[in-house]
Amino acid sequence: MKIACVQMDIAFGNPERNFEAIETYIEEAANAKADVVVLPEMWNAGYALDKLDVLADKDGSRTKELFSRLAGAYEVNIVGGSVATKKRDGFYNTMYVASRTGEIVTEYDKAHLFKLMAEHHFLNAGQKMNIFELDGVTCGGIICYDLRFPEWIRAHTLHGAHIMFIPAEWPAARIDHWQLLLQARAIENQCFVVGVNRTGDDPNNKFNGHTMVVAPWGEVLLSKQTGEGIFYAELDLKQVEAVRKMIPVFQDRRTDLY
Ligand SMILES: NC(=O)CCC(=O)C(=O)O
Repeated sequence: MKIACVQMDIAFGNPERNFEAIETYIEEAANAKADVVVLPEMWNAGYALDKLDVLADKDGSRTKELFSRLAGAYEVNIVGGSVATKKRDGFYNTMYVASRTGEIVTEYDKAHLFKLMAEHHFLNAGQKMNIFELDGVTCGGIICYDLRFPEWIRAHTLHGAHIMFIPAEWPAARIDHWQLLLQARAIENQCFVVGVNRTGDDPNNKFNGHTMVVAPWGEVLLSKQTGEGIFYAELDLKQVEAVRKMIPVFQDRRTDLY
């Protein structure tokens, strides 16, 4: 499975520019024969949280329309990072995923809100997990700060996820945590982890990418890129079962103790 990771610089508070850029990125990744294109967190507006009333995508309709159209036209799966959405009861940080047929196969609201970036003042937290299928592979998707909660990723892998997608706006100041946590989650859950981070600056933070793809044995397939661009990785999905057979962590869990 060929994964295209879109490490973009997000135009702060400017959905028009970001929608245009995303369309170009998806077209480029599809032309490179990617099976899955993965986008970063909150790519429609960045963390312009005090302007959500104007900037958030109402019920995600613009985002869903774009993904359905492009996924269907290019026959490519899109793990749509996340966008700021406005729903009936407030604002959310929402991931949409479109399959190659153009169908929206899942919608997930970020479950753990990040207080250091004031999300709890502006957003509602999601209430459910996020499992979906792409090309017959069971996948999970969580968003940025969710990565710090090992139980959340474990819950997804217990539900069968062989690939965890984790879009982010993770600042450069804590990029060492990002790298270590992604690698640890892949090793402890014996799955592929695809973490796609943004690059560039916003008024409060500097971002330096380090989009990362980690294999179930902990091998880093992609990392260290700091600039804007699409970075590719090939996943050999047979590795998940091979590693789980070699060290049967899922069978050896002591569910009678914890
Ligand atoms: N956007 C986020 O959730 C950022 C999370 C983060 O920076 C962290 O250190 O955790």
